Amino acid sequence: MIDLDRPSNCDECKKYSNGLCPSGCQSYIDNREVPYYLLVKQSDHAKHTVPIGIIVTTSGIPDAGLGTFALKKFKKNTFFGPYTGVKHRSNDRANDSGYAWTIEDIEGNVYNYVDANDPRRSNWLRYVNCPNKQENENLMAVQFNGELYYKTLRDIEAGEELFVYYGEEYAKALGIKPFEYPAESEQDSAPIIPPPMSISSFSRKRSTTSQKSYSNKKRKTKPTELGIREKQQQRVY
Ligand SMILES: C[S@@+](CC[C@H](N)C(=O)[O-])C[C@H]1O[C@@H](n2cnc3c(N)ncnc32)[C@H](O)[C@@H]1O
Repeated sequence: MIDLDRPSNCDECKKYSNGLCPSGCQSYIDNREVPYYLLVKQSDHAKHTVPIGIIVTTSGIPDAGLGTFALKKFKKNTFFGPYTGVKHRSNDRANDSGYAWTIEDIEGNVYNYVDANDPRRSNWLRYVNCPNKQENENLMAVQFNGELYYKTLRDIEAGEELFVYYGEEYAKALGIKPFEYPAESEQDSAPIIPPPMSISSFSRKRSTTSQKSYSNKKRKTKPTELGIREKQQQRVY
């Protein structure tokens, strides 16, 4: 379960709380638990963790492999996760993965990677693709208590593919023009409360590329919600 013991302010109503917004602006959808030993094919573990209302199937992006789609409406500010995988400190391994996010401390220093390369040891969030266009972005990676979650940036309708921006360098490697985000306004960047959590960044690697490290800090972050600071997207190849 999500650990909501870090106080922060809701980005919608600005109410201060120790977890999900007390006014109900935010909601959380847990991963489905799958007893590993029950699976006929253990390599399918990640696919079996898909929660109700989501399906993993062929992406709408040609040649992108699998993707994730909403089977029902999900409201803005819904949190999915956590993103599971093997945690390690090896930049090289993360570089090789294609499925690793960085976990960072409050200073923005990477102290861990959560690497979903192995579907037997990860979950459905590994199948979320990167949008080709900014207008298709509907999820954002955020870190809370050292774990990674995906937050809906707007209402997502049934039938829509879920997309999370992988960050500038990963996007470039995929042939996607890097997205641009407005600078934080003074109001947005005003400290509502002391930062309760570390920031983290997604680090992923595209398996088809040669080993190369990308570090993208361009995405402007907003202050906290849920005790979560939005991740500066970063993936490592
Ligand atoms: C984290 S995986 C996403 C799940 C992947 N589609 C799968 O089937 O396992 C990232 C990989 O998906 C593919 N991918 C994701 N977004 C893409 C995009 N916009 N265009 C092309 N390929 C994409 C690339 O191969 C990328 O390295």
